[in-house]
Amino acid sequence: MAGIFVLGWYKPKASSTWYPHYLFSCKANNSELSIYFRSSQDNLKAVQLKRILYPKAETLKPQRTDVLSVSPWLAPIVWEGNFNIDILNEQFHQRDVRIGLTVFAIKKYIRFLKTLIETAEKFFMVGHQVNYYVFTDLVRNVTNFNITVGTGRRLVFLEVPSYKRWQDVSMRRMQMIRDASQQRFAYEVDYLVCIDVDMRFQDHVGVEILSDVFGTLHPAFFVKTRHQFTYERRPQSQAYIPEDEGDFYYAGGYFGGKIEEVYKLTNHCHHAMLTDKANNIEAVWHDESYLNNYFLYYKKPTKILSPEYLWNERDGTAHYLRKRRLIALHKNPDEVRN
Ligand SMILES: CC(=O)N[C@H]1[C@@H](OP(=O)(O)OP(=O)(O)OC[C@H]2O[C@@H](n3ccc(=O)[nH]c3=O)[C@H](O)[C@@H]2O)O[C@H](CO)[C@H](O)[C@@H]1O
Ligand SMILES: [Mn+2]
Repeated sequence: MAGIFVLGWYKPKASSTWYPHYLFSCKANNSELSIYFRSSQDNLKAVQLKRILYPKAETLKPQRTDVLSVSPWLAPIVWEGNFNIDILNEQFHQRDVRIGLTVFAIKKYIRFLKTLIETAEKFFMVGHQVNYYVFTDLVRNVTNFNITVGTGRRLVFLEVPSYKRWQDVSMRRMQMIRDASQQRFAYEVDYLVCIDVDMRFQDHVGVEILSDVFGTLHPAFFVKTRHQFTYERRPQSQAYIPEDEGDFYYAGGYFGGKIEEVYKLTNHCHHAMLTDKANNIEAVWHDESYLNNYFLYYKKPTKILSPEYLWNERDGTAHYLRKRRLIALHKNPDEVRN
């Protein structure tokens, strides 16, 4: 049975009205699960935006003519020039939106954590409520780190098990994000942004990325053909995509959305991996392959982040990139994974 029940009431900071907390019950993995989600207050009451002055959009003069700005299913592709951050900030502030950023710092990857958080403090969701969720096997080590975060921002360490193979560490993120979404994130934040830890922010990343469910164009594949995409090509795998299908090649290290959507995504990918494991097969690019299958066949992203949001340290720049916001650091994989 599935249903929605009013469970309690809450009052947003900027409001004198109380809104219901709904209890959603949904089926996952053939067992009944109940998850709490904060209802969206603007579904219940019209809220006037403050006066903002900005140049009018010109119907016949698109801001960007050099890049694709919308997918065939009408999901925006986020590029600098296509959005006005003041309008978006006002909309998200009205909703008092809370954002969670998840990263995993397991074993040697702990070395990447400080830079990631310190640069996020400068560029990630500045002016909004942010919880950093750091999943780590070494809680005692990281709590010694001298990282301070600004007002309205919290650093939360979650102790999780480690796995021997780096592929399992990477893939099990799906299971751990799923579990924490149900147990914790649904109560504490409205949106999740899930990224790799071996990264550095170096320019604005704000609420323009938020949507029901979003994915990111992989920096190595956004100009490639379907044939060149490194999707899983073995039909035996749950991640299989044949050569004549595929929209984009999405990066495993940058996705997110509303908690319930991230729950569905991570739950699906985790089960697909378990099925493959039982059949002695592992998708070629691990969690990234299952994510690509999910975005193609189960839920196409409602927003897509351009490679501005994920660029490789060694790739220089390109004329269509007006900003390089998040950089995947160059690393010696053999050294850091062993
Ligand atoms: C930027 C991007 O799209 N990266 C994806 C890419 O490779 P990457 O080479 O970027 O994968 P990676 O080595 O960064 O591992 C993924 C993440 O798992 C965590 N980790 C991994 C090993 C470990 O010992 N400790 C630890 O904490 C850590 O958060 C790391 O960032 O492909 C992987 C699957 O093959 C994942 O889909 C990554 O998300
Ligand atoms: Mn990485």
